[in-house]
Amino acid sequence: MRFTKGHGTGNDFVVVADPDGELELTPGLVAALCDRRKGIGGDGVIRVVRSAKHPEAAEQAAEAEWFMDYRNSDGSIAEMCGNGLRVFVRYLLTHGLATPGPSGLPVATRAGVLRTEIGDGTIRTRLTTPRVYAGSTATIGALTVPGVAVDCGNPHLVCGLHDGVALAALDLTRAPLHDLAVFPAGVNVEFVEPAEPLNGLDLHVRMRVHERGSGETQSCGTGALAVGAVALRDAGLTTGSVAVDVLGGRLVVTCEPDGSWWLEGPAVLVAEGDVDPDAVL
Ligand SMILES: N[C@@H](CCC[C@H](N)C(=O)O)C(=O)O
Repeated sequence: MRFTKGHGTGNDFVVVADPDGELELTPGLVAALCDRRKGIGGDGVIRVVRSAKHPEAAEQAAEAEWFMDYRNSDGSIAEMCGNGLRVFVRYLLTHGLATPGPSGLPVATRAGVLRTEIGDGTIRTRLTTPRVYAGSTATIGALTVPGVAVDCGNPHLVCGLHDGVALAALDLTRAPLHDLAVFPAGVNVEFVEPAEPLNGLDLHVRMRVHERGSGETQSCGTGALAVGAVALRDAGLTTGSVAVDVLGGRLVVTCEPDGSWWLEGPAVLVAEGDVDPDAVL
């Protein structure tokens, strides 16, 4: 099986091309590919499939030729991956599988067809409008942090840190406990603290994330979107740009005057090779 390894701000993926939707991508195979000692290693697997050839995307085929089939490293299916979307586009461009049109390159996802624009080194993606909908909490050991639930196509809980609790001190080796009534399908949990002002950007924050199905990762694009939405709301802004620093770099979330939400960041392909599925399983 041919694979490509790529990342966006350290959120890393094993990319597998399956244009005709013939690959049996079982949860076991995904977990084995993502295993950092016995497999290739990654926070998730991205399968590149023609929309017309995937039962979940056939209706999107007229709008977007390619479907991003995203899986977390534990083998579970996720609706969306913001960093993965940029890596997906980088893969299509590098392998000559798509050419951007005047309005960019549309990609089919489980969260709908999403627009992407290619810049110099970075890729800008128009994501689902984040919906801030409920208060909730996350608990790490004896620490319970209030937060707010945000739907970005996938579920998020954004927790602002106060009372002298430092972001760097959090132990995210295990999943923070969350309210199952609010998040019956699990949740990605972001912890946030303010950062020093930056020229040209309205707000600047730092975040760490524990991802559903993958554990703590260096970055989460939809998590940054959720964090940006809450930061703008809390600042009383309806439009603007938020720099979100993650362990693996910086993402920029923007809400434009027309109400569209954008995420910009790097997307890098670092290696290609062949893997024997029987050997990793
Ligand atoms: N890292 C991704 C999100 C991947 C899916 C997530 N773990 C979930 O289960 O919802 C991103 O960059 O958005």
